[in-house]
Order: sequence, then structure tokens, then C-alpha cells
Amino acid sequence: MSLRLKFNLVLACVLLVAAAGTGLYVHRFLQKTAIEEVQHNSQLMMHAAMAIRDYTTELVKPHLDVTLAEQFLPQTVPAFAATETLRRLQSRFPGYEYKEAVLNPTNLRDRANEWEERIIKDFRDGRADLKKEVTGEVGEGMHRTLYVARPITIKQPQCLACHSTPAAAPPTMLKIYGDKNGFGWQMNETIGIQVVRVPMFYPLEKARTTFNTVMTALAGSFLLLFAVLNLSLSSLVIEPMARLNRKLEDLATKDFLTDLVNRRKFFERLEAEMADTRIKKSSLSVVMFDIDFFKRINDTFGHDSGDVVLKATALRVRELLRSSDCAARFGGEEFILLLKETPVDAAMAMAEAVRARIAGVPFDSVGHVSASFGVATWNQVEDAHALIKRADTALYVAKSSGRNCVVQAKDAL
Ligand SMILES: Nc1nc2c(ncn2[C@@H]2O[C@H](COP(=O)(O)OP(=O)(O)OP(=O)(O)O)[C@@H](O)[C@H]2O)c(=O)[nH]1
Repeated sequence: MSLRLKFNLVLACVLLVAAAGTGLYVHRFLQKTAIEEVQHNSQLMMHAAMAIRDYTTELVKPHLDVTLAEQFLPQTVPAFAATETLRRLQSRFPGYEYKEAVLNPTNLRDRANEWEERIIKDFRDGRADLKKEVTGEVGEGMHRTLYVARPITIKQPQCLACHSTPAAAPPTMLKIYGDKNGFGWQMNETIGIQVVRVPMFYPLEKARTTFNTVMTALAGSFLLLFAVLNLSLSSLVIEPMARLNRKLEDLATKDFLTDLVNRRKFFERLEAEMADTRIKKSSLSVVMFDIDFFKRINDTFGHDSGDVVLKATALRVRELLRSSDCAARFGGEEFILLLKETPVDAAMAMAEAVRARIAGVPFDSVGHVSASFGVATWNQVEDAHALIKRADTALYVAKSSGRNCVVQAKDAL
């Protein structure tokens, strides 16, 4: 696995974990904030209703009670005042509701529905604490609302003036509401609940939009970070390392005088090509050659001139080889060629071409130079050392046969 792939996998994992962690935290925080906002709004409505009730009882009712004998004014009833006032909010704030739900109301508009009845009964039967509010959620999606319910318990005897029996009630009230409903209330009886309903859709929708915005910004930042870290990784680590690796590879495999591969690399290539040749059932040859009387060149023209001859020889060899072949400096003034898919006749011809190229054109400031050649074709059985040994022996024969010639190695026993 490449360094970049490993780095990107680790980085992607870290960023995913960070995004998931942040997402979870932000989501919870926004949901909590949205619910708190709804709760705050519901408390605000409940307290507004209580304030209107108190205002009506203390500042409105005493002034209008004197007219009760001639005309019953519902505006003097605290429940009516609170309900009517908060109902006017609904045109500006749809879904925000206040209701005084009663089991047996004077005004049938206030009759409790099924789930309100359940809450009233919870208070009446002691399943809910009369001193506390009950809160909960109803509905789904767009219609999901939070409700707060407080018990309405008869605590003041003057309430019973209108609600004990029709005979005790003001005739002006009976004229409006009749004598069928809203009677029989008892002291300390929980007759209904004040209910506030606040829609949860808007704060939750706001939380969802905020969450999406935060996560999109986070994803954008992470993508930017990903790109910047990748670019930095390339320029600060991967490219310098690749350059260093190439240098190390060159140091380990190249001959720096001739720029040919060295002995170690040649063996590696030879063994790989032998395996390939065996699979393809093809042929492979090596040509070993050594410059004749090289010591004399050094001694006559100097060591530097000897180096120039070695470099020029490498160049001449390279010009003749195919790209699939390989030329190596085997040591001192000794070279070796690896010829792929080359039977012995073609290898002999190549060796002869190289010999002619070296001997045919004089070298700068040194003049005529020659070399002796040994050619061996792999017999598909021997190992790399044995093959080279046979080429070396043939080269020795070429040297002892007068030099500047090509000798074919004997077959291995
Ligand atoms: N200039 C130079 N000379 C080298 C290098 N490596 C080895 N030599 C010289 O090559 C010479 C090889 O000499 P010998 O082994 O006697 O061979 P030769 O003189 O070529 O004689 P034959 O091979 O028998 O034809 C030695 O003098 C080495 O010092 C090198 O990198 N540069």
C-alpha cells in the first residue's frame, strides 16, 4: 500500500470520526436548544394567561359585577378573558393555542376533548400532582406540538355563585348559556385544565437547517484540509522521498563511470530474465567482453584516458543494443551483455557487431582499441553463475587466441 493511500485512509478515518462526533454533538445541542425554546414559549404563554386572569379578577370584574343583574358580561370571567385574548395571537402565530378545557363547562366551546379529558382525570384521580404542571408532546411532523397543562381547581367560594345550581346562578347568565351545563361544581374539585400548545415544527426546522449548514461548512472545511494536506504531503514528503529513492536505487544499481548497470543489478536482471525465458520457452544469451591491453592504455595515456575509453565503449555498446537488452560493467575493463530472446547465432552476430564497433573506430587521444569476446547461450538448466562462467571461459579462450575476436562457449556438460 502506497504512503499516500495509507495517509489518506488514516486521514479519512480521522475526519469521518471527527465529522460524526461533531455532527452528533451539534445535532443534540440544536435539538436541546429547540426544545428549550419551545418550553420557554409555552411558559411565556401560560404566564400571560395567568396574568390576564389575575388582571380580569382584580381590575375588571369588581367594576362590572354591578351590571350583573341587568346584563351578564362574559368579559368579567377570567377564563373567558384569557382565552379570548390569547386566541387573537393565533393569526400572527399559527399553532400557538391556549384553552381552558373543562369537563362540564358553562360555555360548550370550552369542553375538553378526549386527550384533555385524560389529563383532567389524571389530576382528579391523583395520578398527576395537582401542584405541578404536566408537559408532553402530541402530533407528528408539521403538527408536532408541546403542551403544558395546569389543573383548574375550585378554591374560591364565589366561583360556586355561578356554578353550583341553576337556581343560584345569575338569570342573565342563564339567558346566554342555558341551565344545562356548567353546574354542580364543588369546592376543591378539579374541573378542568389550562392547556397551552406550542408548535415544535418551526424551532425544529430551524435546528435542522442550522445543522445542515454547519455540516456542509464542516464537510467543505474537511475537504479543503484533505486537499491541503495531500498537496503538502506530495511536496514535503512524497516527492523528496521519491527523489531520494531514485538516488539510492542509482547508487545501489549503477556504475557511475559508464552509467551502465553494475554487477549486482545485472545478476538480478539475469535471474528475472531466466525465469521469464523458461516460461516463454524462449532463448537467452550473454556476451562477456574485456578490453585488450587496457593496462597499457592506462600506462601510456594515463588513467583518465583509460576512463574515457571505458565511457566511450559503454556508449558504443548502448547504440547497438535493443531496449530490452541490458549492458553492465562487470568490473575493471570487463563488460557483460544480456540479450533476451536471442539464440546463439544472433548472440554471436551481436558480439561481432560490438567487437567491430570498438575496433573499427579509433578512440579520442588513445587511437585504436580492441576487445575480446566470449558468448554463451543459456541451456535452460544451469544457474546464472554457471552461464557467466561459460562466457568467461570463452572470453579467456578469445584472449589466448590472439584477442580482438569472438569465441562461442562450449555447451555445459
Ligand atoms: N582507467 C581505469 N583503469 C582501470 C579501471 N579499473 C581497472 N583498471 C585497470 O585496468 C587494467 C587491467 O589490466 P589487466 O587485468 O592486466 O588486463 P589488460 O591489460 O587489459 O590485459 P588483457 O586483459 O590480458 O588484454 C589495470 O591496470 C587496472 O588498473 C578504471 O575504472 N579506470
